[in-house]
Amino acid sequence: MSLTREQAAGRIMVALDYPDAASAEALVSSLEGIPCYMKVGMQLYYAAGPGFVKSLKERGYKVFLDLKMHDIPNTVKGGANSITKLGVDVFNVHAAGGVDMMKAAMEGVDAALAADSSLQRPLVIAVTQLTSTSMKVLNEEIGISGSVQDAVVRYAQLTKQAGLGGVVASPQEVELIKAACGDDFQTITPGIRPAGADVNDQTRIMTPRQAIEAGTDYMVIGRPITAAADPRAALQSIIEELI
Ligand SMILES: O=c1ccn([C@@H]2O[C@H](COP(=O)(O)O)[C@@H](O)[C@H]2O)c(=O)[nH]1
Repeated sequence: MSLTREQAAGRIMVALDYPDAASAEALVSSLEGIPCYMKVGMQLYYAAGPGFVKSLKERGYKVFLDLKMHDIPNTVKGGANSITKLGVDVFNVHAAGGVDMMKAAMEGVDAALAADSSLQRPLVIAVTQLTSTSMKVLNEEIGISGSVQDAVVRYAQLTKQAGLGGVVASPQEVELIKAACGDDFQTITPGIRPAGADVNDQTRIMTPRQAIEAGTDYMVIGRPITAAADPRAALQSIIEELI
């Protein structure tokens, strides 16, 4: 796999896990000119709201809104409808909500697009098993038997059946997901840790290079960049690892 610097940057989604818009803004400014995705998750969205998402879009960023919706189908349909109106590029639901819930998300998207033809169609993806979940937790706490890989592939197949475009999983599962759901089915993978980096609360990890070689489409990276003394240098070093 050989990527240009720009292609490598475009495969990275920087997780803006910050408590307020000012802190996130400082990180975004420090990365100016690098064409990576920006990922807005619960912490920042609940604090800064849709205005921050719109400001990223106005500045030309591709945005992954990572709110992991998991509710009854009617509520998820409404949520997906509102998110589509924000103009984000990617958003997600939990595959554990089931096929009807995931189909409802797609209905919410379709209704927004039917009402406003200027909107873009977002990529809708589903979370399989969180990358912090180990086999021990899956089996002994959550009570799902079998391997994490089996659970992830099953969720991925349900996600495809519901008509979504891909899943969130660990890079360790990308090859199995692609084998089960096809090469075009997108894999968005957190659990990325450069060699020697703090693992934090992640359990199913790979280095950026290993993830790209495993075939991941996009890698989500937070603390290895945001907690670095020089976030721009940390991101550039990851990009160098990928080219
Ligand atoms: O299974 C999942 C789903 C989402 N995430 C999110 O990705 C980033 C990872 O941040 P790091 O600091 O690189 O660990 C974070 O926003 C999570 O909410 C995930 O880690 N695993």
